[in-house]
Amino acid sequence: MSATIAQADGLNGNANIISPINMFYFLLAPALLLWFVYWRLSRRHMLELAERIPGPKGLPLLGNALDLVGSSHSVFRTIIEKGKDYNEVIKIWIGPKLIVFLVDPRDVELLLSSHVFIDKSPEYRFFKPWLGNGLLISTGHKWRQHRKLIAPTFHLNVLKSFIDLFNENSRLVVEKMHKENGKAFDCHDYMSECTVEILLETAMGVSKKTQDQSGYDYAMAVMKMCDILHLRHRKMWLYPDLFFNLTQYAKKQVKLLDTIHSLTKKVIRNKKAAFDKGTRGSLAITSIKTSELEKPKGDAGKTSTVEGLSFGQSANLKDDLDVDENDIGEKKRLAFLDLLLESAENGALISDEEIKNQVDTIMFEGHDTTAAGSSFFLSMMGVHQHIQDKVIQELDDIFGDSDRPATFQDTLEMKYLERCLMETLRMYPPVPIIARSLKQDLKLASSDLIVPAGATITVATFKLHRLESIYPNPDVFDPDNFLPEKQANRHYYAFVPFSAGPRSCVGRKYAMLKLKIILSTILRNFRVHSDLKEEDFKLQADIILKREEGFQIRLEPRKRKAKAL
Ligand code: HEM
Repeated sequence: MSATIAQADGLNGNANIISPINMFYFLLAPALLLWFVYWRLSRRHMLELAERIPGPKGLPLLGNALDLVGSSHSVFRTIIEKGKDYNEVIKIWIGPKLIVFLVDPRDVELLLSSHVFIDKSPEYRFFKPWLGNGLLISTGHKWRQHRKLIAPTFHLNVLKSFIDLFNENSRLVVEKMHKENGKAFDCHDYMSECTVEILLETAMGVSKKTQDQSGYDYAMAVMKMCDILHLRHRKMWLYPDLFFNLTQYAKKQVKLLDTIHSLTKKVIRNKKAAFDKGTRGSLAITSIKTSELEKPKGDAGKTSTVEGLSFGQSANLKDDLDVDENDIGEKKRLAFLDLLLESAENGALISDEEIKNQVDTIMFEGHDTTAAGSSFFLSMMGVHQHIQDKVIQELDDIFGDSDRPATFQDTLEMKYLERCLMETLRMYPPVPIIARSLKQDLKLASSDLIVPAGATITVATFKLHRLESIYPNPDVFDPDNFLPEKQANRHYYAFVPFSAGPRSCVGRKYAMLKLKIILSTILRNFRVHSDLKEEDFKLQADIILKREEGFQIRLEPRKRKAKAL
């Protein structure tokens, strides 16, 4: 009898013993089936709500994943094309992952102004080996605690103390650019280098005088790390660490991070030693003209809402950077790192590792964004000569033929240049998408739709900034979109290049001030030309919006007119 069973079961020898491997396979199938049923049931709520959200059709299982295959520019074009039919909210599926794009300013306000929906989407984990738990990716109590500590270090009075450095580095970049006289070249390389140099000084207090080879290596490593992160976002097969770690990029990343972290650690060590010896902030900026710390004319000295400088967002939007100007005390002369170390010495709850994470975060966030923004601005000047004429006229009215450095007051008078900068950030927002992970359902303001918990929810800044219902002729570069009366009549959340609300960009004021000084210095010395028209630009959006062909411009040294009397 038992022999019969053994034969029937295909087993040799003892008929009642099933080998562990067979048992494993025997149980695996129902276990997988159970897991799949549970997984489907647990997602039922999500699937039901997602079903009602409009979006382009996808394939079974893959969803819209194939739209993300191809060159960076073709992916960008496909997404923009497919999004054309949707003006409020769009859904796509990347395999099992639901991504919802918000486009209506009312919904954008709901998300960005919230203190609940502050968790970053899982894709931000690629930054983790570099930035640890820095401000960009941290969440919850830690983020709140550190944001409170960091926001005041970007106070306007601190920023004014950086103006000499901004000027010095702007003059240097102009000197370097002279060698490109008349030739077409990619201005992003120059903007990138200049931005990292300025950050090394203002964020870490590492001045050119004290900088050795490690400063240069650091700057190069930051730029190359950004390239690897961009690449990883673009190539879906590099998403899992398992595959990424097998590539040459992973090996490169280890080396680059070693260079980056070694310098951050070294600088922190030196500065701490200086603190212990009582020479606080010894590597920090020392050349500050007290005139730069004066309040601009017309400022009653009560708040930092300086008349005439928008700082990159709608006039009535306020965040934690808009605080009392007087509430900064003695801190104004120190670099960002010195201020953090000082806070730690004074009992703030931040460890050395966390300080390193925050400095690395500032170096990343402050670099690529500003380099892209300034490169798009120069491209726009090259394409729109009649607009450039007006900017140049404004600069000549302010500076005449003088070579003097720009003051804070000058930046307040660069009203047309500022409008051009805002229009550049509208049409070419360096951060074209802001993504959050949704931990609870979000009922939209623009419709009855509900975005389910578990989705990645994003603000599609690029699309929002080009809505015809908000910006007539949205694809035309028109700085008058930022005339005060036009801004006053628009939804505040219709322009969010720096995000907005509690997780807005802490570097927003820093970026606007620095950009005005660098760009005005370039246009005081050169006229910019572009051989390509705007419609020839091949846009690519990895993490940062860029031009695939590079930011090709030509420069012509220009004669300045004497200041009008
Ligand atoms: C044109 C230049 C810039 C643009 C367009 C820009 C844009 C943005 C945007 C859209 C965010 C939100 C990102 C998100 O939620 O995923 C952000 C966050 C941030 N930015 Fe900027 N940024 C610029 C320059 C800077 C600079 C110069 C610094 C520092 C020196 C900086 C530091 C940061 C930090 C630390 C965060 C994270 C804030 C938080 O989560 O609390 N940014 N930026």
